[in-house]
Amino acid sequence: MTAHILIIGVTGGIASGKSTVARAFARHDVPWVDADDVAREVVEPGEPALAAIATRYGERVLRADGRLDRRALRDIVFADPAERRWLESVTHPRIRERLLEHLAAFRRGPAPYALLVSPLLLESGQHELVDRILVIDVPEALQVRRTASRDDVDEAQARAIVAAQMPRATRLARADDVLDNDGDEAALEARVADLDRRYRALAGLPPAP
Ligand SMILES: CC(C)(COP(=O)(O)OP(=O)(O)OC[C@H]1O[C@@H](n2cnc3c(N)ncnc32)[C@H](O)[C@@H]1O)[C@@H](O)C(=O)NCCC(=O)NCCS
Ligand SMILES: Nc1ncnc2c1ncn2[C@@H]1O[C@H](COP(=O)(O)OP(=O)(O)OP(=O)(O)O)[C@@H](O)[C@H]1O
Repeated sequence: MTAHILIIGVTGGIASGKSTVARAFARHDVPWVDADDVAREVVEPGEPALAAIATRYGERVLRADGRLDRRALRDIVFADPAERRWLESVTHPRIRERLLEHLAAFRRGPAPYALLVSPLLLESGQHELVDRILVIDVPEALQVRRTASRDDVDEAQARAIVAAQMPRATRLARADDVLDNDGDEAALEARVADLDRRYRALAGLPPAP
């Protein structure tokens, strides 16, 4: 019999703070898998998805060492929704397969709950794999500012990426829980501690000391 474990899907737009939130949960010993990390694995050299991408776009998306030139591919797919959908059709089935493997490993482990962190949890059907949805919410202007200051992305491309994702209000309407991340990191930590207590209670365990 597979043990029951609560799986929390953590989502939010680009630079909303998902990875920062996941690291805060990890300090409460909560295991997590990040779909962005898995998305990188499925385009490693030797993977069929990388071969398909190279066949479609040619040398311009490969670096001299044969690895994917992520920036070149980013410029293509966020300028053209049809190309983005093609890329998703190649990568998402493989990402989902590997996420399922991670969730199975969490079920074999001791934790009362675990996180599946994904920017496209709701857009890509990954929400079917989780029990609850936690949305990390920030105003759009802050999202664009954090994206442009963190990544090698200008403000126009940051806006294009936000536009390729679910509108904020639609995402919020699907949430079971919302973490407002418009404060500082100490505020984020306090909200994560509250949610950790709630999720442990929901998983049927006493709160951690
Ligand atoms: C286009 C790629 C090569 C750009 O790589 P890059 O290193 O610049 O960005 P990175 O992968 O770190 O993604 C940064 C953020 O962009 C946003 N994003 C990525 N892919 C998508 C997409 N298909 N639709 C909307 N937003 C996306 C997410 O918020 C993500 O957190 C890469 O994002 C990719 O392969 N995307 C397709 C796979 C995918 O959908 N990944 C999302 C997780 S399921
Ligand atoms: N509460 C906060 N106060 C200040 N900066 C923050 C806060 N939360 C996140 N940040 C910063 O905002 C940026 C985006 O955060 P993070 O990388 O956690 O977002 P993300 O949702 O995982 O992004 P993506 O999915 O796009 O990779 C980072 O530079 C992070 O340090």
